[in-house]
Amino acid sequence: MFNSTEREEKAYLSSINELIEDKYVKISSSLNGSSQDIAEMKKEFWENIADMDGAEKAANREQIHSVISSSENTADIKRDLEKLRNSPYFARIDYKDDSGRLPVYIGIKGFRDEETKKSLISDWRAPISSVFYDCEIGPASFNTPDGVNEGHLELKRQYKISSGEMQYMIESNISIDDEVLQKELSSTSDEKMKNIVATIQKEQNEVIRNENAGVLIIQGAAGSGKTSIALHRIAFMLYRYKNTISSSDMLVLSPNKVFGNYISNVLPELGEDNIQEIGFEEIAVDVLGKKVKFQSFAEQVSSLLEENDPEERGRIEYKSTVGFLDMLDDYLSNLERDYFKAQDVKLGGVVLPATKITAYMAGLPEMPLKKKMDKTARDMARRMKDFFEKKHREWKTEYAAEMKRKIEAMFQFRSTMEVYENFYTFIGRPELFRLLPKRMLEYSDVFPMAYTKIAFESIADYGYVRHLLVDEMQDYTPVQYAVIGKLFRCKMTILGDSNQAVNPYSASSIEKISSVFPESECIRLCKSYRSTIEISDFAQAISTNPDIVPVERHGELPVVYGCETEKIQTERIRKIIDGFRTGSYKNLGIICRTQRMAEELYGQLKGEDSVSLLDFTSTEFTDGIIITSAHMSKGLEFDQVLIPNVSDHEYHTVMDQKMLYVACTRAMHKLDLTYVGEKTRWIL
Ligand SMILES: Nc1ncnc2c1ncn2[C@@H]1O[C@H](COP(=O)(O)OP(=O)(O)OP(=O)(O)O)[C@@H](O)[C@H]1O
Repeated sequence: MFNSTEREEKAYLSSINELIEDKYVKISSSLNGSSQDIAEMKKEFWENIADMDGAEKAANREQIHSVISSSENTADIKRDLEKLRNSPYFARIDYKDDSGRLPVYIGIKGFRDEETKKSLISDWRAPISSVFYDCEIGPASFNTPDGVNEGHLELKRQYKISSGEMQYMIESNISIDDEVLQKELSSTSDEKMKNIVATIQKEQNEVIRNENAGVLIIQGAAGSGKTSIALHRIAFMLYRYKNTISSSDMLVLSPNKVFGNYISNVLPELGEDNIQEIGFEEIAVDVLGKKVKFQSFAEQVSSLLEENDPEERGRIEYKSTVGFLDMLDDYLSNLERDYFKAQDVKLGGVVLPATKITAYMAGLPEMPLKKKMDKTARDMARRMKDFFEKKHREWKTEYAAEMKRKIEAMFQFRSTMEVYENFYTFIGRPELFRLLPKRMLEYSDVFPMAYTKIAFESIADYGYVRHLLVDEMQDYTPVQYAVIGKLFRCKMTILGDSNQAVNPYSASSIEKISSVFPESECIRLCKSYRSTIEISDFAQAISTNPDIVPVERHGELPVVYGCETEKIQTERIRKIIDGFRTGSYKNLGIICRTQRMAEELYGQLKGEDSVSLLDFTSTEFTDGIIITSAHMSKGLEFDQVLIPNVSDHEYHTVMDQKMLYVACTRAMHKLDLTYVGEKTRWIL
């Protein structure tokens, strides 16, 4: 067998390292050379520009651009080689098929021998690499663009290589759910999310390589790798469609800036550029305009947690149903029939009969009513102007504006806001629309109003986006998805966990979302990788998800500290912090029920070293001790988590239960909780 012993493998690794180093040195010097060339070409251009005619200037510019673009490509290759220098590959498969091919080494990027042109390392996204993720020793196959390749897998080996040195090598006969995965999961967290290429599991690989779904919805338990997989899926697509899609064609709809920062390492680690991100509230501003003021999602969550007003809850719940979207659709599709009454228009003594307006509008193709009225006014004014000219009558320029005004007046409402407000009269529930002080919209009205605006006025969509990634799907309502459906006409990956809704009154399940995207494909992921069995079981007792299967990894039991007084609780918190400081974990998340409580605790602990507060204005996720709210902690993870104040006074509603579940499931290795008084009902 080729490289059968560890010694042979190590020698082979050295030979590969040499080839990589060789190429790296060549590329670096050619890059230095092209930087000098570009500088000289630019200098020459500016020195001679006065003597050049237009065509010469254009030709010179073109030449400079082409050298720049080729050196950008070289810089990309250099970046890839830097990754390979550290760890050229992480796996090997010996796959035998009719063409007789045998060992395939798999790495983050592909690498070939310059002289022989032979592929030495296969990119983890290449078709053959899927054998590593999908197959066990024995008959095996993989999909290629030309069909299925049938063969036989004879060996599967995994390596841990860092700084060019082999740390270990493991023969893995069954799945990748073995020693390497255990080692990866037991290590302390990195500051940011990391790539999982070496241990992607079979069911995860299926999601990553799914090319057919227009809209792919992933419901996955806490810690099941949804976010990781979605990012690897993006990297896969950038590889698979490299000639037609680039990272600038992709967009991630993320819950906040910290989350965006937290996931920002994965694509660069995979050798791809990061993709742009946007938040739902930015979309709302794009649609509604800067003048419309509205409550943020975080403010809505805080208000529910702090006020717990049943009427507010009722309004939110009502607007989060699929039925609500159906009613809004029904109302908006009949605006013209129900609220537009054509009338005769008299201009300069000539009458345009209402019947003509009605007939003209009926002949127009489907378009938002406001556009239809504008077009009708323009076209009617043009026709009347022709008529005036034929009859030698004077056509005054202001008649066109008058026509527009008169046609607009045939519609019962002046603005999108009026149209939206009337919807509640239409459904006989005017009490469900409440403006906050200073005419601010409640958050639950923001997207129904945006949907109304798109239906009534139409607005520019995000036509440039070819793939949209929506994370934390459970926190968005059917109307929000309907808005997304109108604005993004591209492929989508939507992921989340209905068990982690930070506002259970407006949470969306996979069923709700797929009813908005009937063509979607839905996938459920049940295996959970983040937390130890002990932490997973503890979280399960708070909010049970019968489908969850935690990866077999053990750790300390979570500890719930009952404290007699607030002072004793603060002392306990300080003790836990001291323990963290002397231990080996890199980060400790102190997760409070609300942002206000997080701020209070931060105030109390301010004297402590390297404690930082994470709120909705934060932009970065850092190592150390972080105090934050359960809402803000969504999507993040910590080696160790401390949840203070888990008394029944603080945590008693269904919403509190969800918050507690989210907070507990952020912990990878260690979880502590403290309370004063009576322990919350959600902990047994
Ligand atoms: N195949 C895998 N190999 C190694 N680690 C994995 C694998 N899948 C997931 N993980 C790890 O599990 C943790 C959770 O992953 P991720 O944050 O993507 O899950 P999630 O489903 O989005 O979580 P949540 O919904 O709870 O925020 C991360 O540390 C990730 O690296």
